[in-house]
Amino acid sequence: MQNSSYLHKREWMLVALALVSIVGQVFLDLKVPDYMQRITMRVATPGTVASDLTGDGALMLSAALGSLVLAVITGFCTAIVGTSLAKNLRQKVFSKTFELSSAQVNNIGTDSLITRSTNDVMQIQMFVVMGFQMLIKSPIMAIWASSKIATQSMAWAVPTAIAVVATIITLAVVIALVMPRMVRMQKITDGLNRVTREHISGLRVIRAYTSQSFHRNRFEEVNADLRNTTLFVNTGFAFLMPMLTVIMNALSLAIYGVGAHLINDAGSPGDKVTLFGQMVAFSSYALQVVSAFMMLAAVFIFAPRAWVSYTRVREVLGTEPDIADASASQVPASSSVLPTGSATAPSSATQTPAIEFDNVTFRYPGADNDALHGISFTVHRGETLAIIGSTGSGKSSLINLIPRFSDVRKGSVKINGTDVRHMTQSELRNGIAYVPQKSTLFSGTVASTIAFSHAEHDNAPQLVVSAAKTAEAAEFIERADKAYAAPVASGGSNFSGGQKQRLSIARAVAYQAPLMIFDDSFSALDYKTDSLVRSHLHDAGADTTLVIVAQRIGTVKNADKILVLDKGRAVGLGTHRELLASNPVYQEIARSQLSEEELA
Ligand SMILES: Nc1ncnc2c1ncn2[C@@H]1O[C@H](COP(=O)(O)OP(=O)(O)OP(=O)(O)O)[C@@H](O)[C@H]1O
Repeated sequence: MQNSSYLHKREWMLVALALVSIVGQVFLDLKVPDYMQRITMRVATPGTVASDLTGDGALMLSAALGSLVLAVITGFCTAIVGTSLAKNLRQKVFSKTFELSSAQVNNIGTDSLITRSTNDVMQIQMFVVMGFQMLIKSPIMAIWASSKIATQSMAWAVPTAIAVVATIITLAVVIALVMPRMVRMQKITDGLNRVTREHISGLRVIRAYTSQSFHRNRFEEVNADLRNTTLFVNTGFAFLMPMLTVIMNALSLAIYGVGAHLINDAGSPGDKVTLFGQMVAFSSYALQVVSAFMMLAAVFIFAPRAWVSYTRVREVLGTEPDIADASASQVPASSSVLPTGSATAPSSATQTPAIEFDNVTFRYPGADNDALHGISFTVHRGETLAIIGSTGSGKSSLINLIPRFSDVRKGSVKINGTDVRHMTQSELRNGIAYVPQKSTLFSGTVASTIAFSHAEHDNAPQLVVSAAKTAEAAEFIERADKAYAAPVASGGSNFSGGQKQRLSIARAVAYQAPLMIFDDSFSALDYKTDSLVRSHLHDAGADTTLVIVAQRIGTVKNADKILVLDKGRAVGLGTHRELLASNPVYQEIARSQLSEEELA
């Protein structure tokens, strides 16, 4: 992962400007005690008049004002850098989720991905905006002020060193106690998001089962856990500041105590004045050193959580996608998902199959057993393959291998003769219209839902309308007041299950791909609509290859080939008549759905 890519050139320039202005601030802050020492010595020298102090007084004021201006410039720079960094990180996490496979997304967790791109990024932003300046400033200040101290009396340096060590130990103890809880805090936030999301999306079921109190308790558990952990962390920090104030005040006391002894022991009044001036300057330097460590303490309020958040974001960005495009050397020059046939296409026996499964075995990541075992079949261009089988027999797993949502464990899946692993994912998926089992619709209008990723379709409403007609959706769309401009709520929640399926089918039709895959996408349609949609699909493109997963015999019986799956194995392949005559699994499914007459 390249950290540098999180910031653009402009932001790096602002970082550089912030660094320069921080160094300038420290320089000016440390100039103030010098002037203070000179003014003190002049005041303590007999015969000094007010006008003798004007020069140093003006310089001291200018240094303080200069430091203020530089602080404002630094704050401005860090604000821009922090917010831009947050924007870039959110963008990168969002883009990364497109690259990850479903298994990888499930592994990280949808809720965790949301927390990482919102709450975690916010923690990083807060650190950069508020903590970065202090993180850089405090060590420079501590080292610079210490070097000034080193030139003064050792008698004063000793209590300062003790104060610094005490500050470091206090910081280390608090951080050691608090850090593990900070890591937990982000994980609990993930959990809180998950439970909240589950409850809100399942409100209707919770109400129907009157299980509010069970779910309230479940929520309360996570909620209380977050409160307790946050309380522990905040209590740790609540100790930190008073402890550091005590150290700082004890140091002032020690410096003045030592100073009193030194002045007392000094011989001439002139030496006493010099020592007094040095003491004033020294206490100022020493307090700068300790306050540098206090700043560091303030940084530690943000830094550990920001660090935890950064590692969580980095974990996502650093994940290598399971499904990656083949390198150029692996891609045969001829690879293309487009049909290889021509107007004078050879017969299906000699034609390259549109889809070819060759002894395919597949296993889900982390599963103990294969979900698919040695599946082989071919489908030619323009043919319809139906896949039938009981629940959990592997139908979805099988068709998900075609657009490469998962990769085979053994064997190969070929499209027009090319292994899907040898094509780029966009090349492969541009040639496939996929209708998932669960209609996933995005907010927008009916037209934008059907046109989906193809903005150019907005200018070709006839394509949207014709896709809606093919999917038998035109009637209910046009019945609504705004027709194709009618709003679609997030998830299509303002449409019925059957309407959502038809919008989802229309979206696939508008995609105009040579291969269409329907994963049980007709299940919410009545028999008549189911049959009409399939017949329109057939009429729409003689060259289009269709793969239809279904549970109903009525949906599959007209297919050119029907693949029967049972427990992840292909137990039959043929037409409805052939399977009905000889395949026991198909016969059993048919018997459970068809009347005696239909069977005959
Ligand atoms: N993400 C997953 N991780 C692990 N195992 C899975 C996953 N998805 C499915 N399986 C398992 O793989 C097997 C086949 O599931 P699949 O979804 O392909 O069946 P299906 O025939 O499409 O079922 P249905 O008709 O109910 O949709 C099942 O045993 C299921 O438990």
